[in-house]
Amino acid sequence: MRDTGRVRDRATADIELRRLSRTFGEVRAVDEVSFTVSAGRLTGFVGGNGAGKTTTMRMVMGVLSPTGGDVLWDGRPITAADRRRFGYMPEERGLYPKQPVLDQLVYLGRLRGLGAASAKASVTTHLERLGLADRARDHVEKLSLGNQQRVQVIAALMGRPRALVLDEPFSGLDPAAVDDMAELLREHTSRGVPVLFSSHQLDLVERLCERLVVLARGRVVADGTPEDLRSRSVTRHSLVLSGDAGWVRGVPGIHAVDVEGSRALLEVVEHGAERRLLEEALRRGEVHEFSRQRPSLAQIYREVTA
Ligand SMILES: Nc1ncnc2c1ncn2[C@@H]1O[C@H](COP(=O)(O)OP(=O)(O)OP(=O)(O)O)[C@@H](O)[C@H]1O
Repeated sequence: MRDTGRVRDRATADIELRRLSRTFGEVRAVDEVSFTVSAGRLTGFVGGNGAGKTTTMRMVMGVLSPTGGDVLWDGRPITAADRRRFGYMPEERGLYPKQPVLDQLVYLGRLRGLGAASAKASVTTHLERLGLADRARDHVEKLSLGNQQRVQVIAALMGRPRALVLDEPFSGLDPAAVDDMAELLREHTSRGVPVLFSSHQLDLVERLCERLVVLARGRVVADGTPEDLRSRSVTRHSLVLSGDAGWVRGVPGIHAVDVEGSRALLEVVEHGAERRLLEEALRRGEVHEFSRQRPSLAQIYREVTA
């Protein structure tokens, strides 16, 4: 089949990480990390600087060997041949600055097993879809960083990969490019490809991902759908009164996260405390609002990585 950039053939298998570990001297960069990147799912890999995301992805791709644990593909130990069918966007971007975009991508496509005509067709379509058609003949170094990033992403997506492992693919992209990229990735997941991508942009991960793995200090501290993680999180309430809300700080079982004038953001840490709070509020004056807040992913992230 011609690779036109639109993805049609089905490919379904999971990538499984089992107690994957890597130490550098005394540093346990990745410490018994286990999770599954399921077929057809976009899995966001989140964690602060130095949490171990890049090291984990390198081990999945075989660029770095683990000090312990295994990576499975389709239920069996992954091989170099399996990995050759994966699309990988490494942290260290490897484009040649002095080569035209088109030539470089066609070359990379051919290394991935595409014929000359298919490689050119695939590159042309991808360039069009990511708004770079008119830059095909430019040297990579003439492109802005965001556009170089798009080229790098195309390099990972060509050749109908069986799986995608992308280290910070969205960094430096403008909102339109983020949407174009997200649509491309969804085409791959819709044909069953497992996609793992790391990101520091929590709003983006929340918007795009069905599944989220949070790493802190080399360990998985949360793994599930954004809704799963939300349901485990402390519920916050917003309270708006007619008078000053400072008194809420003294209510037993209530943690005042933020109080400003007549408004307060609260956590109920003891069951039933909200009743006490409301009774006291009504005794003191009017209650304009008392509502549950949907926790943001940023809040959940802070809780699980604390
Ligand atoms: N080649 C190496 N030699 C020594 N230490 C390393 C090496 N690679 C990574 N580390 C250490 O392993 C830990 C995890 O680093 P890693 O790059 O995997 O984190 P990360 O989550 O990708 O961070 P970032 O978001 O900043 O890219 C860090 O403490 C880092 O200094």
